[in-house]
Amino acid sequence: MREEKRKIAILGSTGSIGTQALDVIQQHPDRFEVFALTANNHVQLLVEQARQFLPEIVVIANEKKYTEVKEALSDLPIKVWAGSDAICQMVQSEAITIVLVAMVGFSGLKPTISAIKAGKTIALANKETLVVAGELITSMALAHRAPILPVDSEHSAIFQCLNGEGCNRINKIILTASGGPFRSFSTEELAKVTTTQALKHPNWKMGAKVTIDSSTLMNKGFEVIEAKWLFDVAPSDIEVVIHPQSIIHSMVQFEDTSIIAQLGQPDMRLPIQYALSYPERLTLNIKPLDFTEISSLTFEKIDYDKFRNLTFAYQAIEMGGNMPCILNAANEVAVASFLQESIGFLQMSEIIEKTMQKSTFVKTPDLDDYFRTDLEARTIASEFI
Ligand SMILES: NC(=O)C1=CN([C@@H]2O[C@H](COP(=O)(O)OP(=O)(O)OC[C@H]3O[C@@H](n4cnc5c(N)ncnc54)[C@H](OP(=O)(O)O)[C@@H]3O)[C@@H](O)[C@H]2O)C=CC1
Ligand SMILES: CC(=O)[C@@H](O)[C@H](O)COP(=O)(O)O
Ligand SMILES: [Mn+2]
Repeated sequence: MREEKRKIAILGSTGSIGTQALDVIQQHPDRFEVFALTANNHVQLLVEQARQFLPEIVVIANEKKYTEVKEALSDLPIKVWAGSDAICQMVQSEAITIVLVAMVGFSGLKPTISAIKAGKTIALANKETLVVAGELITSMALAHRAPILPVDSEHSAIFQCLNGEGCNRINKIILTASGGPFRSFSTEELAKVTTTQALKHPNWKMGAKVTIDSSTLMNKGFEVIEAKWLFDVAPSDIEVVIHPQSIIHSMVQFEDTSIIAQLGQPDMRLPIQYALSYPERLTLNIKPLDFTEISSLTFEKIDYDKFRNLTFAYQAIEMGGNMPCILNAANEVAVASFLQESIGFLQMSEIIEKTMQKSTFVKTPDLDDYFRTDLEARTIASEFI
């Protein structure tokens, strides 16, 4: 018997992941329906999406925009809520099958916890949630039987490589990195790069924050931490390799040295759809890879001296406790400042390094500690701007 349509709540529907998720849902109206949409500021797009997909609930996080959204949807039977607490309340709705967390940054933490407490299946794009509180999130997910399905392309790849491998032991995870737009730049050249240059990712079209993270390789550092928590692998068994074409999305090497890789076009609709349809695979209108058209798949070593953020991420996860939360908060402040052109490219790493040194270390943080840490680290990081 065909299962009922999956009802999806998209947190961050106006963003890069959110809009691509709606494209996937639109391609499979017999399999998915939108239960809820949320955004922070983009009222016009949120309203357009609501008119097209007719969700039960729309939540605008920025409460100042509530009246605008409410009035724009007043002719439709859609509930309009406002505020971040309303997102946390909405994700617990009985009818929801999957909560796609596609908000950016620390803002994803609270609603993810709320959805986990309600035992929802989580399709997780928001990697910062696992960076900040991976131990807490994964243990809560286990306790509440809330599966976490990766949306991040590398983690979706690893998930697919591990499918059907049961308890087979692995030697290592090989996490591929495009290297970003500056992979062949010298440190002197990096000092002069502009925000506009950093926002031009060679292979992926993504939101501003993750695009900057890719250019500094902090994105890869976050992905090492994310992989540790999702797949229970020691960071020392996660190897990052530059693969400029972003065709191999990641690989797993097993103890017999055999390597399984997942390949595909650099198009996020594929991992988004896999998380939403799992364990089934559905059709998708993406041009399949043609190996005769790919001139080469190449690999390079990471230059850790040039891209210091990746080293900081390994250090943070090695120290554990609240250090990855400090790393994330400092990075959010640094990236926002770089986007505003208040600081240069290399200053981002300096701010993160100093904030990690100056913030209060907590070995076994609870949820309140993470909120305290986030606030303290942001304050400290801001002093270095
Ligand atoms: N884009 C990609 O291809 C990939 C993204 N990811 C991860 O997925 C997440 C989303 O990325 P991406 O889609 O690029 O980001 P975008 O910046 O494009 O979108 C972010 C979304 O979150 C909403 N939002 C932002 N801040 C808040 C807040 N404080 N409260 C509520 N909602 C908020 C935005 O609303 P509004 O539009 O109104 O501001 C928007 O809908 C990130 O964690 C990223 O690292 C992972 C792999 C690939
Ligand atoms: C699409 C996706 O998953 C991004 O996180 C991607 O990984 C960015 O590419 P790089 O960080 O490898 O440049
Ligand atoms: Mn990724």
